[in-house]
Amino acid sequence: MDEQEQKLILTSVFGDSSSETEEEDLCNSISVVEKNPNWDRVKEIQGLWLCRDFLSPERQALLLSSIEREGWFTTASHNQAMRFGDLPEWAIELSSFIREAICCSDEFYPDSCEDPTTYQDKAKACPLSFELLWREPLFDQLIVNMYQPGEGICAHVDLMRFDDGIAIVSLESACVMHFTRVKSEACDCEDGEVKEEGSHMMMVPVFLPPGSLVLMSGEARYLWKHEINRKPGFQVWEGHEINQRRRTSVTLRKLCQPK
Ligand SMILES: O=C(O)CCC(=O)C(=O)O
Ligand SMILES: [Fe+2]
Repeated sequence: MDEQEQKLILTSVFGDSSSETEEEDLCNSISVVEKNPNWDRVKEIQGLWLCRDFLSPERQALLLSSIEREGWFTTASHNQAMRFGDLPEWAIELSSFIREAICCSDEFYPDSCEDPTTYQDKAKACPLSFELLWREPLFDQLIVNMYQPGEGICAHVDLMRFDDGIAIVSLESACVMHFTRVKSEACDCEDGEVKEEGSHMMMVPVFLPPGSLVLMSGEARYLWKHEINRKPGFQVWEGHEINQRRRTSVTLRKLCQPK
């Protein structure tokens, strides 16, 4: 993307900035596409991908101010907002960044000069299938959650009314999201550990730093529950308890087409 295009995108999302310098600063900070973001496949779970450096700190701050400007969270009792259909401009922009972060990664979309076999091999390992990535719109449902320290979300599989291919962008506090495989005979035990008859069920912790993007499709979306338990003792990463602050997340999904 050249500088002119970057400026156009910024102007369309954030309006005209007051000074040239401010605009230049923003242009320099919009580097999602150029930096060739790093994608990690969570090897234990088919269809689960993490892009840790999806949004730069500047872009995280801009996204948070766009959310705050919506005025959804004015009282302490309001900690979740949902939108269906026409999404706010900043959420549409975020959706296109998600597309770009995949398409502009050399890992998944090789140069056209490469032979078709290489292309197919790489496409197979892509964070979203071609079909999901290019559906229109990519997302038409939005949830913004604002969690105070100690608050999280219990283990669940997202409702079947939503299509495959779900994105979660994390802002502010880092957290650990735990994934457990759905098994009909599994019981959710009180100590927070999910066990299967006779054996310990696998729980996969995934660290979500601010600015990261999680993509779930296929097994990750349908066969694994995800949860964020921010009660004391559960948010431990590399032996250290994470210092909890407010955490904001943006979840983007697509409603299934009525049959
Ligand atoms: O807040 C998050 O990171 C996850 C939200 C979520 O899983 C949901 O709203 O279904
Ligand atoms: Fe969810």
